[in-house]
Amino acid sequence: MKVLVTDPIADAGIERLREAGHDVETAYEVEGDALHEAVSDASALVVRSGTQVDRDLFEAAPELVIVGRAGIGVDNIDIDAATDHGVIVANAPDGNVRAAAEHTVAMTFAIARSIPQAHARLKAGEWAKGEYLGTEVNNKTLGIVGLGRVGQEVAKRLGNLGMDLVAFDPYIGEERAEQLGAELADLDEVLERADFLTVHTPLTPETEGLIGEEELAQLEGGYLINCARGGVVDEPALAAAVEDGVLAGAALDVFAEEPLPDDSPLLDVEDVVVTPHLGASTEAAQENVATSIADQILAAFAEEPVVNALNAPSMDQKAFPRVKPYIDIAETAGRIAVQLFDGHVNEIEIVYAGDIAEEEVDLVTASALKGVFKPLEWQVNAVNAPQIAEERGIDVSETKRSTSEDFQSLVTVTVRNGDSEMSVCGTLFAGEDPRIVRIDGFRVDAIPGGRMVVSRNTDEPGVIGLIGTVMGEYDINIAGMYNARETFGGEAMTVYNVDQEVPEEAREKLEADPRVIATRYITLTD
Ligand SMILES: NC(=O)C1=CN([C@@H]2O[C@H](COP(=O)(O)OP(=O)(O)OC[C@H]3O[C@@H](n4cnc5c(N)ncnc54)[C@H](O)[C@@H]3O)[C@@H](O)[C@H]2O)C=CC1
Ligand SMILES: O=C(O)C(=O)COP(=O)(O)O
Repeated sequence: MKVLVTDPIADAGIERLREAGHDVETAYEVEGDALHEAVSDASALVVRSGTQVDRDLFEAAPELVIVGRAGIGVDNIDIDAATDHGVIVANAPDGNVRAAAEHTVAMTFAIARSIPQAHARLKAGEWAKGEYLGTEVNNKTLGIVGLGRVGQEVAKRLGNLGMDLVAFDPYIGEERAEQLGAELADLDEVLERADFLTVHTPLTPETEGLIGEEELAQLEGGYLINCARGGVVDEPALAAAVEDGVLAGAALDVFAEEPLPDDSPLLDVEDVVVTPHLGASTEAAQENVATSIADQILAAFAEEPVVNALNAPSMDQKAFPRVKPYIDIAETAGRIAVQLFDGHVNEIEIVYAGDIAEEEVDLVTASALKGVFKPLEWQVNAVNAPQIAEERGIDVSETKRSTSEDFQSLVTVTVRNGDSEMSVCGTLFAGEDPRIVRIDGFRVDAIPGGRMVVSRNTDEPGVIGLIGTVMGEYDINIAGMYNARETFGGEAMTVYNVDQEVPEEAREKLEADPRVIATRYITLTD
């Protein structure tokens, strides 16, 4: 498979993909048509913050299975568009956290002691010792906006250097903050109390412009550090606040537009220290994120769970082998149920019984939905199936029961519209041998696969013979068969595995016989 890498990543990640037999192509700093051309036959795309992965790109990439972000922030990726196209988006949320936290600490000292400014003067031949009187971080208050992974690592480091910590993060528990020695407060209070304010939120519609002119005024006399995302802080307002002495200084690693344009007002302000988005640029961090993304791409290619998928159900790698066979049987049950159902589906229920009910089943449920939608949607997979259900107003419910009658585990997929429903139960025999064991309440023992015919007929002599004869007339070979009946002489269901497609005419001929109540031709071929 082709893996396209459009931002530089560590060789270790590229090697891991090549060793697995994939073709890795790099195309740095390409955009527009050239990028679309490069991605047109790619099965995976690897990016950092330098590539805009927008809806047009997904349109241009019909083979794409996964976009791997070798890093944390995914604000450059249109995740909704990825989901619409059934493409997994995964990031590497752990690998560069310490690098980003260390850079934040470095930037804090850089502005507190004017290191870049003094360095530049000395390199230019000036011994400006008398002009720099720095600020100690010891005994000062650090305000942290966003106490997630990076924010917490910063809290530990700067807390150990004698800073008091006060944090604003509406989505973090008091207890966790307390463990870190940080006090939680609202944004106003954090701004009023902080001597140094550091930002560690992702860039989202909610955080865009979070720190504007008013907030900077509240931080009066303090320093601002932003190693998160440019758009979180209003840049013109920040440049003005430092220039006018409202703030003592600012240190920025990230910018609303990257690369930072030459005419940015930030570049003209002496006490604004800048680095070109270097937070994650350490050897260790780059190796971590590149190998993590390579592993996730390999998992996606193998249809295994992608551990840090942001738009697809994921699961613990250790549990996956136990759940994997049910992923297939659930899809099959969904496909059969929808093909046997008359009418419009507005409800789908998946019931897990027995051992499988103990497991994480998000992937199995998504797979059952994929099966139900398969005949309806062109490109449906476990990534976009839950969204398709939501968009179409189809209710999806999941039930777990600890007992499962005669089976170790049973997965039942029911499609429904009001009182009318069709349910299909699947299980595994002897480990991994898939079986359909109930269709619409009939106990069957059908091996799912290929082409099948499901017939409902009266339980009387000669019916199976009739079906065999009609199939023969149309040159349809019966490869397997299972007959089930409700009661002696009542209604029976027969499931046939057939080698050829069954034409409508053959079905009509069968249904013309009064003993045949209904027949359905089902295909499980792709
Ligand atoms: N400069 C660089 O090279 C790097 C930058 N980053 C940036 O740092 C960001 C944070 O990374 P992590 O800590 O790993 O993410 P995270 O998801 O672990 O933490 C983000 C925190 O922000 C909080 N948050 C979200 N919206 C908020 C709001 N409106 N107000 C206050 N808090 C809010 C969340 O509750 C969460 O605790 C990334 O999204 C990325 O943009 C990350 C790595 C390197
Ligand atoms: O991981 C992140 O969010 C970062 O900002 C790092 O960005 P980069 O991979 O260096 O372009």
